[in-house]
Amino acid sequence: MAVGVLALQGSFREHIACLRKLGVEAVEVRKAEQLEGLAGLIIPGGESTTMAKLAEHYHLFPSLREFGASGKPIWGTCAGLIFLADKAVGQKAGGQDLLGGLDCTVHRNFFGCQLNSFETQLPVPALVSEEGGPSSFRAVFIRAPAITEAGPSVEVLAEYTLPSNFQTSALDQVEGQEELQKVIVAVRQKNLMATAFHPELTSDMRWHRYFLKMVNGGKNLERRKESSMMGLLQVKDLPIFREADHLSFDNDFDQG
Ligand SMILES: NC(=O)CC[C@H](N)C(=O)O
Repeated sequence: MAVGVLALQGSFREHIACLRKLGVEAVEVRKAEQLEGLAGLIIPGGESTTMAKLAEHYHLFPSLREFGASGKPIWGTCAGLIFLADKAVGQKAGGQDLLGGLDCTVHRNFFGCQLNSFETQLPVPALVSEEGGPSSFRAVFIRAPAITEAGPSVEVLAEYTLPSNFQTSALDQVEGQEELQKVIVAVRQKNLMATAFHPELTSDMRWHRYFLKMVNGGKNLERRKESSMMGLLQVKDLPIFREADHLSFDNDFDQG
């Protein structure tokens, strides 16, 4: 079973490293013909306007749409989430082409600019019910989007509660902004899955396992011992930002 990662721009190497760590054949996808024979596809984070321009340049949109329409699983992280949304707001002048398919509205830079990037312990009950493990996931949000509206066929997998002092110019574009207390940051709709944060930058592999289960027809992958070679490339939890009470962070590193 081979899984592709769209490798035009952004954090595709990190996703490839995660897949290989889980013993899965991972393929960098830059051309339409490289989609052939793949069982699933990850669209990584990066910068969605640039990624869309490159996808346009390499005539990838028709084949990517066909891949999704055939029912094969696609997981978009961050910029990849924007790619999969039916509607995006906060786009650059001239807009950008979207793959679409996810019945939701995403705000491209909901949390603000690069400096407003953050990490948080995100409660992930839906993930825990499938994959077990700790009740929260260390989620890295980098100039992240958020889903502000989702249709009835979209399953919400995780939500982020906005801090009471939360401010962003993005709120001006959100209907009902006064009442907005939380935003959706992980979803699934049939064969499409999306996360607003970057699970490929932390050592907790549960989102990758969840996606691989979708690719594998709902069955858990055989639990192989995670490749020791990948220890060399293993991405540790990145302490981009930690609250003062998390300063003894050595404890929650994956010791494996
Ligand atoms: N980390 C990310 O992928 C950021 C996405 C970015 N907000 C965009 O518009 O593409």
